[in-house]
Amino acid sequence: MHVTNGERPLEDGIRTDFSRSMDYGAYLELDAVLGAQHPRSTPAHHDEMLFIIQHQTTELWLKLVLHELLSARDLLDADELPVALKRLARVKAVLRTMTEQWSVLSTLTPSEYAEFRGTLGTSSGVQSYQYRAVEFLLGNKNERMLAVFASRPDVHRTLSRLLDEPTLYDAFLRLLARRGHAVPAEVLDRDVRTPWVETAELLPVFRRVYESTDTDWDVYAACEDLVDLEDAFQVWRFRHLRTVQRTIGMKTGTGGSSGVGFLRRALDLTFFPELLGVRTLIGT
Ligand code: HEM
Ligand SMILES: N[C@@H](CC(=O)c1ccccc1NC=O)C(=O)O
Repeated sequence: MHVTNGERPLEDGIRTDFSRSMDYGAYLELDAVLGAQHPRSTPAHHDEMLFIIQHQTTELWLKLVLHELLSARDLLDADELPVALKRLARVKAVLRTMTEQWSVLSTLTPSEYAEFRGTLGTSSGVQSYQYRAVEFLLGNKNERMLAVFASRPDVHRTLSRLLDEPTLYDAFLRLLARRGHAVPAEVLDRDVRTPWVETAELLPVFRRVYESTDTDWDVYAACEDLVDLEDAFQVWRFRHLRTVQRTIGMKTGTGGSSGVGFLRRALDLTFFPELLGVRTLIGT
């Protein structure tokens, strides 16, 4: 059928009666999602809507990242490496999208932000429990971060439980051991509640993986996927830092930290240090 008078005719088959069946908004619970943006500035500051939506969309993506990472870890435990890698591929794509999203927030000038920053009170991204869960799952365990959630017992319990569980890297190293790689016993028995500590004894293990790709290709591919993941995460952290720097300069944060200095120190952290360390040894 042709488009006539500039209007696309509705096809006869297009449903219009949803009195007895589910429609788009009902399936997606859009009334709840789209009813959750409430700027607090009075009179409402035009740019506060951007600030809220930027955070909410990031939290939605973090929900998916967590869903995929938990599944990837469990798949590693079940020796389903190819499916686990499929999960990680999706996480990488989401992280890239989250990173590009900073360019939207970069349209917020320091003057605009200063006009409604006061309405944020003591709230801060440091209180993002989904972000903390992702950090824990990737190995940046830090029991002291739980203190921030003392007034949210449900969140505190969930994060404390996650702190007790093995990380994605723990699960990967256990899989390597089951496949006959010489992962040291101290690594397999480590206290998973503590942050990962760089372990030089793992370097020869990874060196073998990187130098004999013909025997264990999927393990080699998994190592590179973990490095990609770490890269993608660091780039997100870096864009956050730069956005904060251009928006509030050296002001202290609403969460009580030094601000830029606190965020910069996160860039020194690495989830999988041996996967970076092994690169120095390749071909030597
Ligand atoms: C104008 C925009 C933003 C500014 C000025 C800003 C500023 C800050 C500052 C100063 C901190 C340090 C903690 C504190 O004392 O408050 C922080 C932490 C954090 N922010 Fe933002 N932020 C912005 C946007 C965002 C967005 C869009 C997200 C996405 C959810 C986010 C997530 C986080 C997270 C997860 C932390 C904790 C980081 C860590 O523990 O290493 N921030 N932010
Ligand atoms: N920490 C920020 C405030 C902030 O960014 C924020 C406040 C409320 C909800 C989310 C936030 N985003 C990230 O920290 C600041 O010091 O301006």
